[in-house]
Amino acid sequence: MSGYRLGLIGAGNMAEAIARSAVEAGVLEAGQIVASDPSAERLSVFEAMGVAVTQENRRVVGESEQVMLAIKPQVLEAIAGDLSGLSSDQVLISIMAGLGTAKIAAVIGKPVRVVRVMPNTPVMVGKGMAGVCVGADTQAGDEDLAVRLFESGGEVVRVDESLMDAVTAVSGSGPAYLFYLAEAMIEAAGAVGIDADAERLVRQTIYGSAELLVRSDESAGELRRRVTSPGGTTAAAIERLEASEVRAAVVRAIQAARDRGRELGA
Ligand SMILES: NC(=O)C1=CN([C@@H]2O[C@H](COP(=O)(O)OP(=O)(O)OC[C@H]3O[C@@H](n4cnc5c(N)ncnc54)[C@H](O)[C@@H]3O)[C@@H](O)[C@H]2O)C=CC1
Ligand SMILES: O=C(O)[C@@H]1CCC=N1
Repeated sequence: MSGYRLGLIGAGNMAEAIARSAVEAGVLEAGQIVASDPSAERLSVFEAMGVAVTQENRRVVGESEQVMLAIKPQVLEAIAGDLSGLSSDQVLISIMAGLGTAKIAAVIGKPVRVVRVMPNTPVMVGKGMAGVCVGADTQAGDEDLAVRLFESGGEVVRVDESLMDAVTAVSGSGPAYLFYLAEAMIEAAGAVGIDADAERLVRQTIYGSAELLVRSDESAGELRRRVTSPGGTTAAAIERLEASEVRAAVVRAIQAARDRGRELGA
C-alpha cells in the first residue's frame, strides 16, 4: 500500500468540501489524498488542489490507509467489485445516506471496518454538522480520522447507528429546508412589493437569526417570542403559519426524509 492517508471514491461536491476543509485545517496535506471519479471534469478540480487523481477506484482502494465512499448510495452495488480488495487493516468511511454499516459490508461481501458519517453542505464554509457512528467490525479508534476530518469543517456528534436515518433527515437534509424557507421568503418579499433588495433582506435576516440562535442561551421558541409583540405584525404572521399547520408539515417532511433513508438502505 502506498502512502495516501485518505482515498476518496467519488469526487463530487461533498468530497470536495471535505478535502478542502481537511487541507485548510491541516488535518491532511493535499498530497496525502487520492480521489477517483469517472468524471475528468471533477478530477481536474481535485488535481488543482494538489490531490492525486485517478479514474480507477481499485487504485484508491489499493493505495489508501482509509477509503471514503462519497458516491450516491445507488452506485454502491456497481462498484462493489472495486471494494473487494479492502483489507482488514483499512477503515472504510461512508457518507452515503441510508446505507447502514452492515449493508455496506454485505454488498462488498466480507467484514469491513465501516465508519458511517452523515455530514451536511455547510461543511463548505466550516459550519457543518456531522453525525458519526461505527459498524460492528470496527476497532477502537477507527473513527478518529473521520472525526478529525469533520471537526475541521464544523461540529461532530456521535450517535447510535439506529439514529443515523433520523440524523440524515434532520441535519443532513436540513440545509435544504432552510433554503426552501429562504426561497419562499424571497418570493413573498416580491409579493409585498420589494424588488431589488429582496435577496439581501432575506439572506441577512436568516444569517443574523442563525447566529443569534447559535450564540444565545435561549431556546428557539423564546427567541421567536421576543420578536412577537402581542397583537403585532409577527403575531399576525405566526397565526397564519399555525393555521396552515406548517409545524406539523415540517414534522411530516422530516419523517418522510427518515423513511426514504430507510428505503435506500433496505
Ligand atoms: N449533498 C448533500 O447535502 C449530502 C450528501 N451526502 C451523501 O454524500 C454522497 C455524495 O453526494 P454529493 O457529493 O452531493 O453527490 P455528487 O453527485 O456531487 O458526487 C458523487 C460523485 O460520484 C461520482 N461517481 C459516479 N459514479 C461513480 C463510480 N462508479 N465510481 C466513482 N465515482 C463515481 C460522480 O461522478 C460524482 O462526482 C451521497 O451518498 C449522499 O447521500 C451526505 C450528506 C449531505
Ligand atoms: O438528499 C440526500 O439523499 C442527501 C443526504 C442528505 C442530504 N442530501
